[in-house]
Order: sequence, then C-alpha cells, then structure tokens
Amino acid sequence: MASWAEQLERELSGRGLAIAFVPGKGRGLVATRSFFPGEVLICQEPYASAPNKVSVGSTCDHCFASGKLRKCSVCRLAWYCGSVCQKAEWKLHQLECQAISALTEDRKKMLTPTIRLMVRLILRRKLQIEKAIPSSATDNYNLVDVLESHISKVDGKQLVLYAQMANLVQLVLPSIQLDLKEIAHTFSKFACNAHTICDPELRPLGTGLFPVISIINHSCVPNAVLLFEGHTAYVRALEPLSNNTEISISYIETAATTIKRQNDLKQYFFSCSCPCCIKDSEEDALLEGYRCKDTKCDGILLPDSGKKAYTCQKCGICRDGEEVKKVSSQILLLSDKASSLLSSGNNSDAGSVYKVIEQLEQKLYHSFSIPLLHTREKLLKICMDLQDWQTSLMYCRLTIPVYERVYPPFHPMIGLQFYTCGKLEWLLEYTEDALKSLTRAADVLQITHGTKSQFVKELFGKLEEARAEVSFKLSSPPSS
Ligand SMILES: C[S@@+](CC[C@H](N)C(=O)[O-])C[C@H]1O[C@@H](n2cnc3c(N)ncnc32)[C@H](O)[C@@H]1O
Repeated sequence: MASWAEQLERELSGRGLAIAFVPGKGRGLVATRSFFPGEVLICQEPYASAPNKVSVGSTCDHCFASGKLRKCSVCRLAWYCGSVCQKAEWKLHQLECQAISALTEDRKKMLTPTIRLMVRLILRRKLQIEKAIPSSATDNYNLVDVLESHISKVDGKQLVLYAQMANLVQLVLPSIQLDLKEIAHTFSKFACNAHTICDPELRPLGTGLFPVISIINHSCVPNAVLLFEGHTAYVRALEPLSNNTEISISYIETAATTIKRQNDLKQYFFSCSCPCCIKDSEEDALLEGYRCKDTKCDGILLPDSGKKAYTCQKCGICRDGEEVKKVSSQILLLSDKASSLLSSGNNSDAGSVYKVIEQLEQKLYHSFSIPLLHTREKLLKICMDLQDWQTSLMYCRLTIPVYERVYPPFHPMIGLQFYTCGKLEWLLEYTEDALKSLTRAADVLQITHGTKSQFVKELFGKLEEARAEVSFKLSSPPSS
C-alpha cells in the first residue's frame, strides 16, 4: 500500500499541484499546470477547529455558520446550527463533551480557543487511530506531524507557556496518557500553521488547522488568496498561474510598512524577501509619511537627521520637527480617549473624538498614510453602527483610493470596500453610483470568493437590481 506521503502526492497531482522544497522556505506548494484567476487551487476542511471567544454561541461549532443555534445541553459549551452538524461532530464531541462536563466551572473558564483546538486535535487523532472515523490522503494526523514548528527557536518564556498549556490539556483529558513535550511542540506548530477562519467579510470566527493548506508559503504580494465558506478553506488564484509557479498566500495584513509586516511575521520565524520587502523604502515613507506643508503638494516628507525637520521630497519645503511632534502627541492623547469610549460602548462620543483625530491626521499625514486610513475605517464602522449612512459613505469613499494603492488589484479588501460603498449608495438612492461600485465589487469578489459562493450570488442579485433600476430611470421620461 502507498505511504501517506505518496497518497497525498497522488491526490495533489490530480489537482495540478505538487509539493516542492523551496530554497530558504522549506516545503512549498507548486502548480503543475496553469490556473486562471479565480480558479480554486485547493480546498480543505479543517483537521481541527474551534470558534473564537466572540463567536461562541453565534457560530456553529462544526460548519461555522451563524444564525439560530442550539446549545449542547450536557456540556453547554458547543453550539450547532442543526442536526446535520451535530451528527457530523457527534463522535468527536461525545468525547469532548464528557471531558468538558467533568471539569469544574473554574477549569471550564480556562478552555481558551487554542486549548480547545488542541483537545479536538488529540481526540480526532485518537478516533482516526481507532478507525472510529475515516481518514484520507488529505485528512490524517501524519500531515500534522510533519508541520513546521520552529521549536528550537521558541524563547524560554514561550516554552514555559506551552508547557503550562500542555498540562492544562492533560487535566482536560485525564483518561488519555499524553506526551506533554509533544503537546507543547504541537502548540508551537499552531503558532506558525493555524489559520484564522473568517466569514466572507473577513470577520474572524475561529481558528483551524488545515495541514495541506499549511504547506503554502507566504508573500506580501501573493498570487493566491485563502478564504472560507463556512469552515471550508478555499485557496484561489489571484492571477494567471503557469506550470511550476510557487503558490503564495499572505499570512498577515499587508497594508503596512515593511518594518510592521516583518514584525507581524516574527511568529513564523522567517524574514520575508518578497518583491515588496526588498524594494526601496519610498512606498514605506508614503504609508507612514507626513504630508507637505503646502496643501497643494502631494510630496512625501522624509526626516532630517535627529528628526528636527522633515523635508518634502517633491517641493523641498521643510516642516518643523517640533510642530510634527506636537500634533502627533495630541493625536495620541485623543486616541486613548476614543478607544476607551469605544470599548465602553459609547459609539457616539467615540465617533466625535475620532472625527477630531481625523482632522488632525489630515493636517499631519499624507493622504495615503495608514494611520489616517485606520481612523477612517474606525469612523466608517462607528457611523454604520449609528446608521448615519451619509457620513458612512463619505468615509467609505475616502478609504477606497488608499486600498487601491496599498493592495494588489484583486484583493478581497478592495472588493469588500466597493461592496460596502455600493450598498450605502443604493440605500441613499444614488443608483448610478451604486451600479458602478457594485460592478467593481463583483469584478474583484468573483475572483477572490468565487462565483458559486452564496455571498457573491447575493452581490450578483443586488447588481441586477441596480442595473434594472438604472435602465428604468434612463428609459422613463423626465417628470415635468
Ligand atoms: C505555514 S508553514 C509553510 C510551509 C513550510 N514551508 C513547511 O515546510 O511546512 C510556515 C513556515 O514556512 C516558512 N515560510 C513561509 N513563507 C516563507 C517565506 N516567504 N520565506 C521563508 N520562509 C517561509 C517559515 O518557516 C514559516 O514558519
């Protein structure tokens, strides 16, 4: 019988994929035929998954769907959207349920999503070993066994934490004799291999381990994107891929300076050398850059030594370092106030403070700067929550040119922002604008999310409605 590795190789080859050793990166996934933009390269259900804290009770433990859910009456921790999911999880949850129910209330509180992910992983492996549930070429523990862990590079403090977490897992599963060192090692694998399961609008729902998808390496300018339908992970091509191309996805938020991106990648123990990370720092200066004193100039400022002054790289005008420092500290002070208002649920007052911050940031930063973008994103969310559609639309429109600058053309964030813009325009009866925005959204999202997803089908429906409305308006005689 073929080994699990040969079976996996065969399975991948049938899909036009192969595992290759990529210098400096370890294993990687490579295309062995061409793929078109939007084509699914690979899809996989999680080997193990767990909802995050916010999603418990609002997301089905099995399929990650939201809606009306029913709680497991025994452990009172697991939630399911219906009997199909409850049945699909039953053999695993039965063991999990017994373990959780035996815990004291204090211990139950220690069941973080990561601990639960580990418990479910161990139980799944046990059930597969006992052949109580099936395994396959892409669904077996051997794939988890060979995942990169970087355990030798993990610092002492983190190792202690992993050891404590392993002890806790043993307390949850007292009937299974665990190798605590191996469990700590597996926690380290989670850190560089687990993926955040998101809904179609990229809101995080939980964490999952998808061991075949984990073979895909990172790039800040990826040629593929990982998204989810329910709990199933889909990797789609973002551009035409030819034979022998290494497939890459992004592990992090890429709308950030190189320093920030490299910092976010630290948990994966590598330094990215993608084209975006090795090019000169002009783009970085723009992303975190201050604006020129001349409001008509769109130049970027670079600091002189000692940051006593900042000089515009376009017109040469200088901005005083002290003035920049003063505005920056005003913003910092207000940001603390705004975020504490926001976390106490006072959206209206938080919105007022963020509006002041946005005004100050407009004076300080270049219009493409990331801090200004983030403030406008917060204001968009707050105004949407307050149902202030007109102001929401204003902030949404302001973010789009920045998104188009900082993300590649087929990035889900661009599609989603056009979608939000289109829905707001539709609501405010700017029908022609809505049609344009929804069309732009559909162009991007049918590549990133696929034409068959419910989310894109709904978008197509709205687009049809907007098209019909615009052509009706054009064909109706103007009222006298
Ligand atoms: C999710 S795994 C990807 C598969 C991995 N290469 C393997 O051999 O199993 C993440 C790990 O792959 C490596 N990696 C991913 N992207 C990389 C890149 N762009 N450059 C160097 N190493 C990378 C790092 O070791 C990282 O911790």
